[in-house]
Amino acid sequence: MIELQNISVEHGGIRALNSVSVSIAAGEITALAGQNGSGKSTLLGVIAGTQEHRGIAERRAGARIAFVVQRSAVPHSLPLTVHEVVSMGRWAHRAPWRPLTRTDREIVADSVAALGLQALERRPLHELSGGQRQRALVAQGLAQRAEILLLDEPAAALDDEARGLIDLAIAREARRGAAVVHATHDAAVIVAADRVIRLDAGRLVAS
Ligand SMILES: Nc1ncnc2c1ncn2[C@@H]1O[C@H](COP(=O)(O)OP(=O)(O)OP(=O)(O)O)[C@@H](O)[C@H]1O
Repeated sequence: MIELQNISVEHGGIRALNSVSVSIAAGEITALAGQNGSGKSTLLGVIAGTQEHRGIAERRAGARIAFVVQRSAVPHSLPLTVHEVVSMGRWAHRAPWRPLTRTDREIVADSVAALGLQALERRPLHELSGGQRQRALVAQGLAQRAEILLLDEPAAALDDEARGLIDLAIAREARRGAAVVHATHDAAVIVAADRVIRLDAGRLVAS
């Protein structure tokens, strides 16, 4: 699904990625591991197409990407409800200004339920706790039903129940055929993954 060859990235003189080559399969959970600053977020950005880089990054033609960023990357004060945030996940499937179809609404409801957010669905994001907001962002990622699902430490600071819901939802995405790339520090998630990519100071150490 994803093919990276000799990817290098510099952030203002700092080598964040150093000649990383890796291929990532559909239908699998790939854990992206490594210490703080090892280059995980940068690699997700390269795959998502938002990070300038040297080298070749290719993905299967037509594959859509859903990118669940860390909640710190999203303004807390967005005047949107949980329902609206998750519904935004369907926008890529709609022509401009078309209302959501019944299927879209079912997928939104399914994604809200997958993260246990039913009771919070009509609440504005800025009234939620950090962990609840993070769950809403993951639900938005699920609602996209993308071929590639990228997650940047989605379970950081979440309670055990929410972590469990995320793990189940991600496993379901992989069974559906998506290539899931999950940046995480959680040893249990790394052990359970189909594949582990480990970065150390921008270099690939195992894959
Ligand atoms: N916008 C930026 N400007 C300058 N340097 C950056 C920028 N973003 C990242 N870096 C540097 O690039 C390196 C890789 O950072 P990256 O965020 O990819 O690491 P990470 O593995 O995701 O870390 P964490 O586990 O803390 O999320 C680090 O040395 C970091 O300081």
